[in-house]
Amino acid sequence: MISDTVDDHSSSEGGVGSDVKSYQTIDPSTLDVGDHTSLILAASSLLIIVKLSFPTNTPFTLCVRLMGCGSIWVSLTTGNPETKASREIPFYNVLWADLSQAGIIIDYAQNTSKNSVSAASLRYVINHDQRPRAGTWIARLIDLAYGNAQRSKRLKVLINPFSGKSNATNLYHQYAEPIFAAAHCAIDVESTGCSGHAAEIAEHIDIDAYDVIVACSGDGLPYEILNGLARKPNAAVALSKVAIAQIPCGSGNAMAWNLCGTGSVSLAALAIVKGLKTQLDLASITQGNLRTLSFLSQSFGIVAESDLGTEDIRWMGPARFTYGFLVRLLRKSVYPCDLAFKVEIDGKADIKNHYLSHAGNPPESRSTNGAEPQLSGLPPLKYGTVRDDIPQDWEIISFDKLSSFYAGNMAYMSENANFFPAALPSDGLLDVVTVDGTISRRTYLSMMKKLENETLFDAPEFKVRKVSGYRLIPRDRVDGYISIDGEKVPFEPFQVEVHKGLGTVLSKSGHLYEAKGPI
Ligand SMILES: Nc1ncnc2c1ncn2[C@@H]1O[C@H](COP(=O)(O)OP(=O)(O)OP(=O)(O)O)[C@@H](O)[C@H]1O
Repeated sequence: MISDTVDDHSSSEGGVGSDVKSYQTIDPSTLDVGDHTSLILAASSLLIIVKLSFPTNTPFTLCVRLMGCGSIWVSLTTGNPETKASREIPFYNVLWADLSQAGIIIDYAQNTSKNSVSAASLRYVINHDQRPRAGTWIARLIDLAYGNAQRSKRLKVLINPFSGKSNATNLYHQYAEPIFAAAHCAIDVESTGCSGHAAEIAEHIDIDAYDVIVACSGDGLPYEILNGLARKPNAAVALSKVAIAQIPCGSGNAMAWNLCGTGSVSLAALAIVKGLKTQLDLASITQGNLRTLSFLSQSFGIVAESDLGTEDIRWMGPARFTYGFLVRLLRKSVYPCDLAFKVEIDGKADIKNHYLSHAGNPPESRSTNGAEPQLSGLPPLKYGTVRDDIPQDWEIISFDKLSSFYAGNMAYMSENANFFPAALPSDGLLDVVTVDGTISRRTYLSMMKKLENETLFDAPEFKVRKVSGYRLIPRDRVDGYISIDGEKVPFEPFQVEVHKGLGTVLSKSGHLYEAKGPI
């Protein structure tokens, strides 16, 4: 029987009892463990084949008791004298593998539902004759599990205990940390004590001691971390060396949706473990005498008002945004302003072509121009600040009846809101959308529907430009809302300049967001 499977800290993973398919194997692909089990490195997954011998050809179901804990049910339907049960673990889910005196241990992220994984492990006795091969086989498994992703990342984890429903601490410890630990990450956890604390930690962090700063929060903490790193004397080096990642624990978790394709804590933890270092454009915002960095978006008009102007009805949850939006729509509110753009790509066909050519290319590697500078702050501003004259070659448009101005560096602005499908992590451009306030309410509502269906990009009322810089000057109002990455900033003119690939994040693809493109 298969008692040589000494321990399995899991319930059944998809594939137990299923027919054995034919797999293209990779050499040296197979490791025999015990008398009856083979571990096979298949094309994209680890395949576990258990061979069972039975005297009769009667179909039946067998409960296999595993030493240590648990058992698995194996349905044997063929009734052949020798039957095989297979189990398949995608390499993406494999976290680690080790050889010990007792045998081989494989740690993996077991699918517990469509939206969650939990750390589990498999243990097998290694046959004496297989021991010399086992080390090489394990090294091969880890290579396949990680590909180009860095292994054993050193994580500085920052938890905002008041994020979202104030349960970020529990969410992290229950669903993320076990995945990080099983993947042999080095973990250093700290909770933020007040607003601004994460920026302070990032400003003083030793950039040689950590690979990633992980924010267990909404999008507010990554924004603080980014601006903390930007205050370092060697800001450019820090921003390229240390990646910023998010475990989604807040009310808005756009970073995780864009880079990990999920709002699930455990799946985001797995995506961070397997994440590829990815360059991210960052935008300098100058307003008054201040210069800050933005990674996500800037908004003015109905979107900013519906978000920041509804803080008093936070109890409504995400519905507060829709409520705020509809109230302003009924009032037919408009937001006059002057805009100046450095337009790089205009027209939807050209924007789509630009997206497709980037999507088809492999990830770019960061150019270091020879020796890496050890002390270089933020890059100089080639377009100057909001206090300088508008550059000569910028297009200036005066909007008397603007409804919405929205500039996006990422595709999703929140779950299911793929507002900027053509956004790319490091094309050096922001996608800027303007919507005129003279369109009918019915058209506006149909645009909301199109946002849900991911067809908004092609709506004629949805004007899109790709720009490398712009200035926005609010008009005819003394007060209102301007949002930078979801944070309220003064109701004053501001100028934006994109820095190509200045920041670093972890993504699944290495060069694209986890959103449907503008096709
Ligand atoms: N200990 C703390 N006490 C109070 N505020 C904090 C603390 N730690 C961080 N903050 C602040 O909370 C703000 C929101 O944080 P977070 O990123 O977790 O988003 P959130 O709670 O989900 O809210 P939202 O996504 O709606 O912005 C941040 O701007 C940060 O400055």
